[in-house]
Amino acid sequence: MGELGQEVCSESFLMDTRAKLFVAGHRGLVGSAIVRKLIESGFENLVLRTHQELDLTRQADVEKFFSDERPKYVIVTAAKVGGIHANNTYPADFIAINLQIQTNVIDASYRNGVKKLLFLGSSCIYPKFAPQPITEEALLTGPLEPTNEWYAIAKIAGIKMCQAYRLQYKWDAISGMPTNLYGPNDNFHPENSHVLPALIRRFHEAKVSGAKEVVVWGTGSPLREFLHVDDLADAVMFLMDKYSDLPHVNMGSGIEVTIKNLAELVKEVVGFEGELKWDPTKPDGTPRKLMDSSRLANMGWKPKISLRDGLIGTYKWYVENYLQ
Ligand SMILES: NC(=O)C1=CN([C@@H]2O[C@H](COP(=O)(O)OP(=O)(O)OC[C@H]3O[C@@H](n4cnc5c(N)ncnc54)[C@H](OP(=O)(O)O)[C@@H]3O)[C@@H](O)[C@H]2O)C=CC1
Ligand SMILES: C[C@H]1O[C@H](OP(=O)(O)OP(=O)(O)OC[C@H]2O[C@@H](n3cnc4c(=O)[nH]c(N)nc43)[C@H](O)[C@@H]2O)[C@@H](O)[C@@H](O)C1=O
Repeated sequence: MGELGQEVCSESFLMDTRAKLFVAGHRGLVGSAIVRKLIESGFENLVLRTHQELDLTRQADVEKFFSDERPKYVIVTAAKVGGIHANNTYPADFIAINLQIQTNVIDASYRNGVKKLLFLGSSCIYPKFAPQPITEEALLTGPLEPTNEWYAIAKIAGIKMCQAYRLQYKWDAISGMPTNLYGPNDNFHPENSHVLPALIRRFHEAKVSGAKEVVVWGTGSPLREFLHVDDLADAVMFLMDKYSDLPHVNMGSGIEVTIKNLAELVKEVVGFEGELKWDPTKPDGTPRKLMDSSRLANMGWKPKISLRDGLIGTYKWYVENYLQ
């Protein structure tokens, strides 16, 4: 038994490289990193469908896909995702699409003999003023951050659905809660993306156009924890292999920075030489969101990529791939 009393998996996931595995959302930031890691680890039977090929909000289509393909493992990264502005502007999409995707995929996986499923939530599931660093036990202990409560409610429902299916059906569904992520294949939309890709794009465009200043949202005081998506993918493989228990698991780097320091770092990495200007009419969101990831650390996993190195690599990826 593990530290939390979890069942030790009878068969190693990492050795089961011929098993059929479905990564839902494989073209996104997280899904694409997981696919890279799976291929690197020798997995040779991946089942992948683009959004166009299979809309996961359509229950009948999802049912048919699972009964035709019958994957052994499922990793759920498909979701309606965005930064603070997108979450605040499209609350209906964030709650409805996420509830639909996760409900369809989790239920169809159980009904079609999937052996193990991993669902990804987000650090925004925790109360806005949760004690820091935030442990898994802080869930449902206080009001949520208003800019993302719709998305958070859907994610909390996903965790609870995995737990309910484990309790009622003895089915191996687990949940990981990543902190703010970044890396190759991120969303670089000027308004709807997260802060790190948004700033890479804004500083790059300002450098190229010779602009004198770049506007950054909010006050610069909020603290955020960042994890490179390749580290996250590594942690997903680790949990698939080692973890089978009821509680969700925080997945963070333990390193936090203020948005002001992040903006200065992006400015330096991109090589923009003008000024920073703050726009306090834009929301700051949660003041601080540092997760306590000691549950994952105590199982033996730790991140490898520093924020500076990860940022340098992501900027290179943006220039060489996104802009081409
Ligand atoms: N990015 C981050 O900072 C964080 C992400 N997470 C979680 O990680 C997971 C992945 O996020 P991330 O990779 O950033 O998100 P992305 O937006 O990069 O990727 C999501 C993927 O899901 C697909 N998708 C969306 N809707 C549907 C649908 N109806 N049917 C089929 N596919 C669909 C998208 O396809 P298409 O683009 O074609 O619509 C896309 O490929 C999510 O659960 C998210 O909550 C958690 C914490 C932080
Ligand atoms: C992962 C997480 O992502 C979202 O929460 P968030 O952590 O607030 O994410 P964010 O990256 O969008 O912003 C972080 C901070 O950065 C500031 N900021 C400055 N300038 C820009 C900017 O240009 N764009 C953005 N997006 N933010 C900016 C911004 O004002 C805020 O203070 C959730 O909705 C939720 O979906 C979720 O789970």
